[in-house]
Amino acid sequence: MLLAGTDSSSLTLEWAMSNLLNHPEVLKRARAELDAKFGQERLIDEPDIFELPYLQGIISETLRLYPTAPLLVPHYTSDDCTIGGFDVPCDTIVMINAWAIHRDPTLWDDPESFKPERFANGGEEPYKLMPFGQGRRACPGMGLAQRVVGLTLGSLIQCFEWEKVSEMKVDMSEGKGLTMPKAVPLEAMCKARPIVNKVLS
Ligand code: HEM
Repeated sequence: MLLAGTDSSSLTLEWAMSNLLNHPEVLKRARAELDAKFGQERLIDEPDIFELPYLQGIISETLRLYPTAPLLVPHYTSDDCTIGGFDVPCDTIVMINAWAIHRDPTLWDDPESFKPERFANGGEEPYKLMPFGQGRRACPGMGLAQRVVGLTLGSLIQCFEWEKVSEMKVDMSEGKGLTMPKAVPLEAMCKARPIVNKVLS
């Protein structure tokens, strides 16, 4: 449970921050959403993240392009069944390539681009996005993960200005692992925003 819950959430945060550094206009818009809703008077808290649709879009778009369990986990058919037109006999191991489904050009418009706004106003059918799997064996930690990632990412944006360490784009290559890490760990620079002094004084 600890293994399933820690790496997946922390890697999702690392992918999300990397995306934000490569797309400063998205970072700016996320900060503007936070400042408009909650100002620089108090830190955001867990219930607040559900009032931040653009931040939620950033997390969904990160999980679409960089699902930390790209092949979900192996499933096993308990009966003969048909999946996508293919007859699959009982007792077969079935792998689901969520990574490929999330980048399928027949399902997504401009699939390789990072566009959090695609999720605005219920903009995408929920069945296409499956970073937590689907159905009875879907991730039981989904609600917790959404809160942990949302609150942490929101707090990082609310409290700090973020910059890349060089002019070059953050390397988005995927590494090997049980959960999908970045090949090159993220390095970034940050500067405290006024709210940090306020809440610490
Ligand atoms: C961003 C964070 C996370 C992602 C992307 C993620 C993704 C997944 C995926 C894809 C599965 C397999 C679903 C399937 O079989 O189709 C899974 C299973 C599981 N996850 Fe997560 N997970 C995350 C966070 C968590 C957290 C925070 C916990 C618990 C504290 C957790 C606990 C579990 C457990 C126990 C299973 C196995 C469920 C079963 O086999 O019935 N996960 N997760």
